[in-house]
Amino acid sequence: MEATATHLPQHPVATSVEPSIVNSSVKVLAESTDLKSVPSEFSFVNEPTGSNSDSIPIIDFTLFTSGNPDQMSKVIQELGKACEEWGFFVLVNHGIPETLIQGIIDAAKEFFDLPEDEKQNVSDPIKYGNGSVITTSNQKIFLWKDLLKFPLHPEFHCPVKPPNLREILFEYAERSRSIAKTLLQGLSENLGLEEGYMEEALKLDTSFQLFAANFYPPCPQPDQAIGLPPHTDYGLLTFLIHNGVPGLQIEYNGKWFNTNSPQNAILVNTADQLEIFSNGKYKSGKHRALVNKEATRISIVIANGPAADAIVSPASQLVQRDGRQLYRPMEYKEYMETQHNNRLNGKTNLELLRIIDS
Ligand SMILES: O=C(O)CCC(=O)C(=O)O
Ligand SMILES: [Fe+2]
Repeated sequence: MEATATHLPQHPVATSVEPSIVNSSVKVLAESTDLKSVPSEFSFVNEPTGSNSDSIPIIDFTLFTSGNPDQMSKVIQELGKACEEWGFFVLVNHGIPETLIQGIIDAAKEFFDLPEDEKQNVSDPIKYGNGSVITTSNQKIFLWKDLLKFPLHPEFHCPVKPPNLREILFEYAERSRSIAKTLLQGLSENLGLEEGYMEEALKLDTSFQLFAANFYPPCPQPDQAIGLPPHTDYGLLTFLIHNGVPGLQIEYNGKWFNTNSPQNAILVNTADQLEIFSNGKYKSGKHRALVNKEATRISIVIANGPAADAIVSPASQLVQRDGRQLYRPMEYKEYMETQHNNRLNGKTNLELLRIIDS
């Protein structure tokens, strides 16, 4: 038996995506009626229990647009606190129609239901396949999911099938960027930064936005495989919607919590570039995705980042105020590219960039 402690945090969008192993998607593997146990390539022993909490922050997006200064300053404070303490919040009343959210989830399901050869046919930079992670003992573990991912901004990409995906995804991507922009403006104010500083430093006009759809089929032994091991995301704010099947857990004070979100909410987590930019004030929320025996889970992730060529460092004003700089700068593109390799050194990029007092 392997200890879960040997497995390192890993970002899904940094997860290598490769053509299927044994000529099979996890979906096809899971559909085989004689599958009673998890094949050894997927073996990831884990303790899937999590607690429920009433205190997971909920942010009402209408308060940003109410025009009422008191409500606005209250919600900005709540948002800042959520990012400082949990690195995670549930965004409600965000204005994206439920039909659009449901449409994206249905279209993603349609994609995963296509014949294997059609899915394999997507062309770069669209990637489809199995996700894998590498352990500190340099062992490759396959994740219990199929994965589709591609960039949405500054260049929009989309698979040809299903044909309705392009239009709804374009709209969802735009609306997500606009919501992310409002939230980031709120956080910039909460940090006490000059207006416009964050937009310019992170080059938000050409922000890099990435789409990932995760398809987690039922698993015969949910404690012997993992959808996604504990990790933090790269980027600024990750948005997640799902098909209603539970599986996402967040870590808070060293404990795992289930995320039970109201229908149509967006689950948002603070990601690495925001922790760096805020000089450690906001915490990149650690989370994991579990699998279950009964139902397929689909999650749709939008990673809202800085521009790929932005060199992300702690905001100078914060460094001056705090009297110390907690992270070294790194170009966002390099951060994304090296996230995967660095795991072999036993550290995440965020840890490698952290400046430790000597
Ligand atoms: O599917 C989930 O709930 C988690 C996905 C995730 O963490 C990610 O894609 O970064
Ligand atoms: Fe994630």
